[in-house]
Amino acid sequence: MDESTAPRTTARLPRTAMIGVGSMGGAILEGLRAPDVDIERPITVTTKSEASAAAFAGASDVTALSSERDSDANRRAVRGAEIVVLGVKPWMMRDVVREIAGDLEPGAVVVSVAAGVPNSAIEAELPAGVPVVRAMPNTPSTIGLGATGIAGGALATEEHIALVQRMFATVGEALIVREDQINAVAAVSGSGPAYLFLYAEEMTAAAERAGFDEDQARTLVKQTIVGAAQLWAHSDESPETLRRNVTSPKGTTEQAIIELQRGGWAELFDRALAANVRRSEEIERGE
Ligand SMILES: NC(=O)C1=CN([C@@H]2O[C@H](COP(=O)(O)OP(=O)(O)OC[C@H]3O[C@@H](n4cnc5c(N)ncnc54)[C@H](O)[C@@H]3O)[C@@H](O)[C@H]2O)C=CC1
Ligand SMILES: O=C(O)[C@@H]1CCC=N1
Repeated sequence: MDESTAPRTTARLPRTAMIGVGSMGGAILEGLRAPDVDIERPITVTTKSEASAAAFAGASDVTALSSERDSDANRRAVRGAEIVVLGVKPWMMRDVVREIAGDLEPGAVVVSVAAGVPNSAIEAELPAGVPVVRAMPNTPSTIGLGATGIAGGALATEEHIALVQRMFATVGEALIVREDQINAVAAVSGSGPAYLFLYAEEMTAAAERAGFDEDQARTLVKQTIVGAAQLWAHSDESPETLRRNVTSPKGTTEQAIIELQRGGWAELFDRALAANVRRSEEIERGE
């Protein structure tokens, strides 16, 4: 953990509203619902469909309102909340911000997780003085193992940023970055789980082609990925050292690594990350 990451904290997080709890908002919500997270409960969330809101029926820690059923759901949800997390698609963000602008609690901090939506675009839709913070999380937040980059807007004080960092630190690692780094955070860790799952898909398919049935292939690949990730998590060694530990000189791994490196991973990753950042920039331009 470097200096820009916050330690897990015991201070209670204030009343929070979440507008949009799909893949990402839902992952953050699940992380925040963990029994060891000290947050004002219930957390108020809004969903578009009534069916999604109904999934929270009977939960004492979450109040869910559906915008389909109640056109005032988002406005009602943010009343009284000190943190308002916006988890809708980038192209819906401005409309949602306009919708809730008049109902925000004085002093509330607005947090957007949207790719390609600058703090300034959100600030422009809000009454003067409302602080905005961007966060770029990832889906492992659902099990408290997220990685989030956080950047404050023009009106966000150190305290606002620290509060948001504290919230995301309860669901994983939370780093403060410059806003001009958020697109790169999205490219590395925001989208990163998808790259690893693609690896899992391809490795499983290759294992099946090598003669294993589906179950065997999945077990071998999943346990290898989870085991290797845990080994790294529990080790002070670099990935390079951990790789070398597997790679006996003149052994079998060495041959596979040579083949893999022929694929030009350095350039491939540069291209993938650049394409990701480019897409954030396109979203920013409304494309
Ligand atoms: N999926 C991911 O891994 C990550 C997503 N993000 C960002 O998170 C945001 C959401 O993305 P996903 O969760 O993937 O999309 P999603 O489509 O799964 O979730 C969006 C949610 O917003 C809800 N919604 C739509 N209109 C609404 C309204 N008017 N009021 C209340 N709720 C409404 C939908 O019902 C849906 O559940 C995007 O801006 C994306 O850039 C950021 C980092 C990672
Ligand atoms: O694919 C997307 O646009 C979002 C942003 C980062 C991860 N998922």
